[in-house]
Amino acid sequence: MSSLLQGVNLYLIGMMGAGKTTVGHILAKQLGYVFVDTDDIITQAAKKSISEIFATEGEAGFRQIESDVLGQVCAHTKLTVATGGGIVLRRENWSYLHHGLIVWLDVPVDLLYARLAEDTTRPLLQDADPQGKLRSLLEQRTPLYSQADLRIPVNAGETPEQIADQVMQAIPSVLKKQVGEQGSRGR
Ligand SMILES: Nc1ncnc2c1ncn2[C@@H]1O[C@H](COP(=O)(O)OP(=O)(O)OP(=O)(O)O)[C@@H](O)[C@H]1O
Ligand SMILES: O=C(O)C1=C[C@@H](O)[C@@H](O)[C@H](O)C1
Ligand SMILES: [Mg+2]
Repeated sequence: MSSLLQGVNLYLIGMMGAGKTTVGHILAKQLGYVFVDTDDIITQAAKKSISEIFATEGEAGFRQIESDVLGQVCAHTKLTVATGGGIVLRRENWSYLHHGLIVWLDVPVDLLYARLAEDTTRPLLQDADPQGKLRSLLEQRTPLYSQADLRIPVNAGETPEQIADQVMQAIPSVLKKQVGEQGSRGR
């Protein structure tokens, strides 16, 4: 299976709590890839938590660091990359993401909320109505997430292993499509 993507990076996108980090670790193992998480690279480099970066540099400051990190990450191969939930917001990030295969873990709001209800590490959810906030963020971002090469709908009760299997099974269909598109562009 490690030759499936021939070294091309796999980028996982989706809302906070979608399972990008959890599923990403499993996929990295199955692909024989190294796992990286842009949120972790940011916090390690800044020596601050994401909440602290938002507090001191604002969301715009965080987004700039996030783009810089993604730009550095995409220079490498054989990576499975769990991205931050808002990576899709900046146009320049898409030019980096499109170096690889982009997979959207599409998780309904009620399931995201159930997973994140006790979590205080996501600054955008420190809101009087976190479930409403999740809903409006997902609504705003759905057209952006939809630009992924592959959408994996996630339902309650599916384990991270089952979701990783769905991604692995769906990858060949996207690769075929991309080869087909190149062929038709060449004609
Ligand atoms: N399929 C699953 N079933 C049950 N719980 C899950 C599943 N996938 C992830 N989780 C749990 O949901 C929470 C969020 O998962 P995870 O941190 O992987 O999401 P994320 O997409 O990386 O979020 P963020 O963008 O905020 O980093 C974790 O507590 C994780 O254990
Ligand atoms: O959805 C978002 O905008 C975010 C998601 C997290 O992964 C972090 O990148 C940060 O909390 C912002
Ligand atoms: Mg994560």
